[in-house]
Amino acid sequence: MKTLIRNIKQLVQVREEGIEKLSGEEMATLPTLSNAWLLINDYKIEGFGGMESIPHIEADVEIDATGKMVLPSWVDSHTHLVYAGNREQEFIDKINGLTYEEIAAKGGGIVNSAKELQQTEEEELFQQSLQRLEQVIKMGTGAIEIKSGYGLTTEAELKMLRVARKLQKRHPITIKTTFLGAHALPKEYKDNKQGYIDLICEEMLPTIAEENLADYIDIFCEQGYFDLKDTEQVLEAGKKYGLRGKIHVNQFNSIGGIKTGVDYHALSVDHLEVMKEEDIEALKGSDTMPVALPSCSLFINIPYSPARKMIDAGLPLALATDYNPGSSPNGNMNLVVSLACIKMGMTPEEAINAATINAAYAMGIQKTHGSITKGKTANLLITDPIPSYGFLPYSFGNNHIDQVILAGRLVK
Ligand SMILES: N=CN[C@@H](CCC(=O)O)C(=O)O
Ligand SMILES: [Zn+2]
Repeated sequence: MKTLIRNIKQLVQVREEGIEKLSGEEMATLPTLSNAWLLINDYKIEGFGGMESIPHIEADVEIDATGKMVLPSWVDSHTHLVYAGNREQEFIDKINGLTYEEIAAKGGGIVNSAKELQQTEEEELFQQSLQRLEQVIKMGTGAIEIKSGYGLTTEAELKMLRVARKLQKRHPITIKTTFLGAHALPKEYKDNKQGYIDLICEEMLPTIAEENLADYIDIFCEQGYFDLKDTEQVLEAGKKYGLRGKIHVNQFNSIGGIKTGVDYHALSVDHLEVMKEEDIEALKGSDTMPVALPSCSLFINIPYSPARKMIDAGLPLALATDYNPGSSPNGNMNLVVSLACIKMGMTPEEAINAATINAAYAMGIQKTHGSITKGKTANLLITDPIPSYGFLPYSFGNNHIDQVILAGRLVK
């Protein structure tokens, strides 16, 4: 099937083949084509160009994008979209003055979500997660990473990952899954952290690998959760099964996890609200993508990642939602792009690059997603009529996504 989009006011993020990520000053440029057409053949971008030289094309579907922008879909490289229930009560506790760490210390937080998820039937978990997935698709997300980590038992971790894989069968959005058994220490292992790490490495991982349930492996490397030694063990174990790391690190403290991630060629290091000079140094010249999660900073009132400092030091940067019930109950990439501009001093060009091509790198799909490039998967968003792409982050909190194309099909 061929789909032709005509009269595009601006085709945004137009790239030659072979661009896999953008670092430092490169992030300031966002190539566009004005008054353009774009042709989709089956699930791929077949071609594009200026309307003045549009060839004769017989298309099955034609879309008129007069006044509208066409962008590659948002890529959300860090989410916990599969979860059960919510943590509204903790939201109130927070308003009443408790910090995220205090809530966790009194039995709330991750283990609270784990308790609920363990008691939720797989079909019910699927339905709750499907609803969230459909909501983010409508907001322009075309690829999403989904973590486990609210199971904390072998059975419940497998349940989460099975649900994430099942979601892929339901919608043409691209999904990658990450095993995050080391998200928090279950109560039963309170005095036996090594016992839980052993369970992760010797029981959970082999089964997950055998059933091909995960693409990546994650750990929450943070004071009060898992330390550097635990991180090394988990990344080492993941390596045996061909799973690269995507780790939670530097959310509250800088304890050296970024260097460990880089040493293990982690695909990404995520959160990065607290960054020391040596963390920035460790990332220079590495193949690890730093990922910032501004909605988490907004929701739990913690510092935003020092994006300016990182980009000015020549680093690449990606953006993601961290969609989860505790620290970011929101999967809106449009809001993330706005927050990056408003709170992190990123320009619209930098923020859009961070939410598309660099985010695709952080998911390991940069060869097929994240830019308007011939041969890439036709995952696209079409905006309302808006004056410029900069209007997207400027008009924060408003929805300007009019239509959505996934794998070449109009789904919204
Ligand atoms: N920080 C660790 N994990 C999640 C939050 C988990 C939760 O509070 O439920 C995050 O990325 O923010
Ligand atoms: Zn997270």
